[in-house]
Parts: sequence; C-alpha cells; structure tokens
Amino acid sequence: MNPALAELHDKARAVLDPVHYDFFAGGVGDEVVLAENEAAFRSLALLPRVLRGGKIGTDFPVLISPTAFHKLAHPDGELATARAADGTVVVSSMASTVPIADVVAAATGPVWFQLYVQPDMAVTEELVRRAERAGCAALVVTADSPVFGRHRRDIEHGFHDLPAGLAAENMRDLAGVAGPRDIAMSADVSWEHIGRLRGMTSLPVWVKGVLHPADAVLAVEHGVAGIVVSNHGGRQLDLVPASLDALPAVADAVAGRVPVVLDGGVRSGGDIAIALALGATAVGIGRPVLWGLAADGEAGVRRVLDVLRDEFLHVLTMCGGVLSRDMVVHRGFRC
Ligand SMILES: Cc1cc2nc3c(=O)[nH]c(=O)nc-3n(C[C@H](O)[C@H](O)[C@H](O)COP(=O)(O)O)c2cc1C
Ligand SMILES: O=C(O)C(=O)c1ccccc1
Repeated sequence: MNPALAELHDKARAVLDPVHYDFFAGGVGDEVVLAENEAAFRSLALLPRVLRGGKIGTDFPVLISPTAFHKLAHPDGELATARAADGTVVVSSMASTVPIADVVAAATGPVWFQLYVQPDMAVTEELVRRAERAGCAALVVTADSPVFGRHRRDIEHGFHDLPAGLAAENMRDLAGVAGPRDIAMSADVSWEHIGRLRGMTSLPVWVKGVLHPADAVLAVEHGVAGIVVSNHGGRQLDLVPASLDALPAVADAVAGRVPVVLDGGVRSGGDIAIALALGATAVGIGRPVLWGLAADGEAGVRRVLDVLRDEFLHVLTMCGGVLSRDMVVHRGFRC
C-alpha cells in the first residue's frame, strides 16, 4: 500500500476509541467478504498497452462512498469530508452526524444523498425534500440492507448507539420517527419504491448494493440513473463475492446504458485502474476516507484523494492511457 495511506490508517487506529475504530473497520460475520474485497484486486494483474503516444486524460473517476457517523472519526465530521472533496462527488450518508444542508453548504462540488427507504413513505418523502432543499444533485438508494448487518465487533463491544451529543441529524423532527437515532432498514422495500421515488423527485435516482446481473437489468428497466456494484464493504452478508468479482457480469448486463460504480476494497490508484478495466465507470472509496478523516480531519481526507489521484494517473500513463477488459489477467496466468 502507498505509505502515506498506510500511515493515515495507522494514525487513525492510534487516535480512535477502539470501539469506534472497530465500527469503521469491521465487517459482518467472519469478515470473509471484508478481506476478500481487497484480496480480489491483489489476485489480478494488468497487461499494459505500449507505445501509444499522446496525452493522457486527467479525469479522476472517484466518488466518496456514503459512510455513517463521521463525527465519531473527527469533531468536524462530514463538514471536513465535504470540504476536502473539492469537486469529487460526496455521497453523503443518511446517517450523517451533520445535517445534509450543512454538508452541501460546506462542499464546493456535488453532494449526493444516500437514502435508506423508510417503511413510512411520508418519512421517506420528507428526507427526499430535505435532500432537494439542501441542493443535492442525486439520490442513492441503498438496496443491500433489508436488515442491519450483524457486525461481530460491535456486538462484542456492546456498541449499538452513538455517544451523547451525536445523532443522525437528518432524522430529527420527522413525524412518526422516534428520534434522531432511529434509522429503519426494511425488508419491504421493493423495485416499486424506486418507481415511487422517481415519481416524487426530479433528482436522478441511483441504486447502490447490486451484485446480481439480473438486478442490474431490473435497475435499468426501473429508470435508475446509475448503479453502484457494492457489498457494503463486507458489512451486510458474509456469503457474497468480492464486489470486484461481481463487476464484470453486471457491466455486461448493463451494457453501457447507465454508469456503473464499483465500491469495496479500493485502496490504490492501481485498484481504480483494475476496476475501470473490468467495466466500472468510477469507483467509490469508503474506509480510506474515514482513516484520513480520523488521522487529520479535512487535510487527511484531502491527502487520501490526492494520493489516489496521483497513483491513478501514474498507472494510467503506464498503461498507455487505456483500460479495457482484455488487459486484465489472473496472477499466475500462463499462456
Ligand atoms: C463505517 C461504515 C459505515 C457505512 N455506512 C453506510 C451508510 O450509511 N450507507 C450506505 O449505503 N453504505 C454505508 N457503508 C458502505 C459504504 O458506502 C461502502 O459501500 C463501503 O464502505 C465500500 O467499501 P470500502 O470501505 O472497502 O471502500 C458504510 C461503510 C462503513 C465502513
Ligand atoms: O454501518 C453501516 O454499514 C451502515 O450502513 C449504517 C447505517 C445506518 C446507521 C449506521 C450505520
């Protein structure tokens, strides 16, 4: 790993309350998927294309994936993350410890709102209105969470609630919601809700947490603006493949009709390149952002993005400025 990112992770581990470190770092069950997300990148190699000349584009195909409770990492919380993004899309968690309006106000680039559809559609609609009024540019509906994941580290620590003074600020003052900690996950959420959301708002609606290619097709048929191939960073079902391993079939099923973002285990510019070669339009970054935030607030998150940008451009240049599926092979592959 890039030593700057390793250092930020080490510092985050050193400064965070161990219970909060484990909340951020942990996964579901035996954490097989958590480990596999990173290992999947390590199992692949790139065959660069050479002698292609010309200028290499400088697009940075990265989004900040939604993660809950940034004030557990740093007192500035999501405000620091938003400031650091500097044009990179921030997907702001519905479970943020700063209200969405303040996140958008702190950001200089686009902010998208991540939504868990609430069983009471009036509550869901009010959350959508809050995102609209704040100036969010898209909704990202998380589809991989019909129930909370069973995070063994949290269970062992007895961590189920935010410390006094912190709350899921977007959940305040909602009729029918018990309080600002009360986020429901519901197994009743269905594709029909995607249609209802699209009818409710003119914001583009993305779906996050797709692994099966048939669901990617359904998402396109239901008019989504884009798909996030994700296993929630190994935090929902510890039986699924690495999100990278699910990507090619989803990309094939989508066939370019909508953008496909990949998140889970992206830790370097090389990982970004591999995901793009396998069909991703962009990648999402989860935990590394939290490590930067915990280690050094806004500056730490900036550093994470700067390192990834620099590494990605370097790798892309090494690859002749192109990334395609034929350039990816398994390590140990022999002709
Ligand atoms: C601490 C933590 C909190 C998360 N909270 C949310 C959330 O509120 N909503 C959501 O859709 N995904 C959430 N995720 C999943 C991330 O959006 C993303 O899918 C995952 O972290 C990507 O994997 P990575 O951490 O390996 O980069 C969370 C992940 C972590 C680690
Ligand atoms: O921990 C998570 O992965 C997550 O998605 C979440 C959602 C709501 C509240 C806290 C965490």
